[in-house]
Amino acid sequence: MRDILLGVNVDHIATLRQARGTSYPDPAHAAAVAEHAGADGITIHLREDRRHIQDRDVYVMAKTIQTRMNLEIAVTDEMLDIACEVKPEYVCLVPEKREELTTEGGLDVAGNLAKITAATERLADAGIKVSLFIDADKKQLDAAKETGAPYIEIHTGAYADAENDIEMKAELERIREGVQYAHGLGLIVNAGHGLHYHNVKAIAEMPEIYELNIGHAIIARAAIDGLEKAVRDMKRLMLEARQA
Ligand SMILES: CC(=O)[C@@H](O)[C@H](O)COP(=O)(O)O
Ligand SMILES: NCC(=O)COP(=O)(O)O
Repeated sequence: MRDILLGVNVDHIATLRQARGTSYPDPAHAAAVAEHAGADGITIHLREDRRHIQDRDVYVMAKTIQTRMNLEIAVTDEMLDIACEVKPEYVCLVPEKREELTTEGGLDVAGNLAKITAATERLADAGIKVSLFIDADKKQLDAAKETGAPYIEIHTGAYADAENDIEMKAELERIREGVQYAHGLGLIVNAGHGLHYHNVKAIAEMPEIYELNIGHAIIARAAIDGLEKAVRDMKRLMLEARQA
């Protein structure tokens, strides 16, 4: 069975920097450390409100990342223009609400099919691999396939935020069914949001999953153990789950 890949999201290195408006810590530096520790890719979310990752970070990391950049953006002309100028290897289209604390639901691809298909085609024409951040919902999975995007990222937030074991097991089953269904459609299936050291294995063991994008939990652990160890520990848990 093939190994599962880890995309490390360094947004919250930038959150620490923005808290004081200093020049440190630099997410570009964190990305280099994460790659040295075994990250297979670096994910950054350039939000419209620039609460953490700044435009400067995107342009700098486009030059410094040695693995590959997965740039998360909302489906707006401003963000699509930046993506087509920077040309990261991957763009993941995500929903955004300015008032949200973090990404809440998945993209409503079914309800915005023409708009998301047009954005997907524009990015693909720029040589970018497109992923759609969606819930494990068959209507959304079918719509994602229809857009022509080769990748999806299943939103694991409801699983991560489950309030009890019954709810967690139900969310896990919903994700498992969605992952299998999407794989059956020929989509390359990633997953992410809210994954941490105690809930990642149940997701990582799903053989159809290509990559997990994990940020907040790794950066939080890095504050205690250091980033290199935080990344290595997460990668080890994922590989143990896949080889079990
Ligand atoms: C799309 C996603 O799940 C992550 O990129 C998440 O958005 C991290 O950024 P925030 O913590 O700012 O939501
Ligand atoms: N798309 C998920 C991601 O990049 C990281 O999300 P999180 O681990 O910070 O919740």
